Amino acid sequence: MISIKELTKVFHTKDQDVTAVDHLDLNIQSGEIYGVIGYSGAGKSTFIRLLNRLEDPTSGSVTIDKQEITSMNKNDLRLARQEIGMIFQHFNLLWSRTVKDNIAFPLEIAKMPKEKREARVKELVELVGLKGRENAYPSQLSGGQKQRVGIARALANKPKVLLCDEATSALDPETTDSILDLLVDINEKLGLTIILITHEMHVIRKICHRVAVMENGKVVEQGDVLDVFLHPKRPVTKKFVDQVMGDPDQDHSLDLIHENYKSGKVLRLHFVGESTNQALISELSREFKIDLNILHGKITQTQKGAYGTLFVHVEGDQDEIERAQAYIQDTSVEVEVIPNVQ
Ligand SMILES: Nc1ncnc2c1ncn2[C@@H]1O[C@H](COP(=O)(O)OP(=O)(O)OP(=O)(O)O)[C@@H](O)[C@H]1O
Repeated sequence: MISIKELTKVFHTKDQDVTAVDHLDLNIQSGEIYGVIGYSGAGKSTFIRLLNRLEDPTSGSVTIDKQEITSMNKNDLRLARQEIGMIFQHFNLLWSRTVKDNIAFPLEIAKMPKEKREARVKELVELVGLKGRENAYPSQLSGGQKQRVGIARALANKPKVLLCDEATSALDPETTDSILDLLVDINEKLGLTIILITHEMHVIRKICHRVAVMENGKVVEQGDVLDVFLHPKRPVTKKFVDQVMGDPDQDHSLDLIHENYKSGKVLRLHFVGESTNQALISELSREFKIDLNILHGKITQTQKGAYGTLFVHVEGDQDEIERAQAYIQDTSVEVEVIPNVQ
């Protein structure tokens, strides 16, 4: 649905030329939540602003729904932008307008008649969970509520694409989660394609289907979120995965496990995606004459299922333990015996 080819943006400053986006290629499918992650200066903001031409590219093309955005004249661009909503880190609300008048603003620009406008605003207020706050001013709202206004305003003209520029970076973790839940809700209800940029892997883990990692203006790695979590290739990607899966206590825990468990076996179970929904642990204890003890672990949820590692201690007959191990091997859970336990 969105095709980005050889997209490049060079800023010419007094002292030097800065290539913020460098021959970037990307294809984004209709209805997906696509995340672009990178550290500060990687070129994310420039990239997202090129998609709706808040920034003009130096070269390359952006095509959304068969329309080439990069070659449009001003008038066509104005119409095309009605199909591309955008939300911002600092909300960009009109402070002298109430919630409902902020949401109505793009409808006024699109010259929607007053009655229709009011009905549409009502719908949007309900969609983003702001009922009862219609007449408040932005200064009377919490950060999360302000972003809800931003989302309602961005959706006013029923866009096909929503661009999110660090939309949760100014919010506390709990509010971030509620806004991310709202974005998933909107994606599912409206089939809206969402592209978001962020420096937080938590955001990618929680709501994205696919992810691209940006460094020095280029996409250095991309794929399904679970695949990238499972097999991060670049050092920069590994660092991002560690942001959510890093387990600083693991080494200490393993030392204690080695000291404390001299009999039986300690297994490391690696869960990826759907498989985690199987009740593996209870199946094992039901099917085999073994005792299972959960020692340490970290499991997290992604849009494509759960992901994580669990250390378990297994006590029982050697044969029975081996049969249980073979049983696990037949599922998609990866199993590894932790050495040094007799
Ligand atoms: N208007 C501009 N003029 C000159 N250089 C710019 C301009 N905008 C961005 N840059 C430079 O382009 C590079 C990429 O910046 P960009 O803001 O796109 O990165 P980012 O990944 O979004 O980082 P951040 O999260 O800090 O905004 C940086 O080196 C930045 O200094």
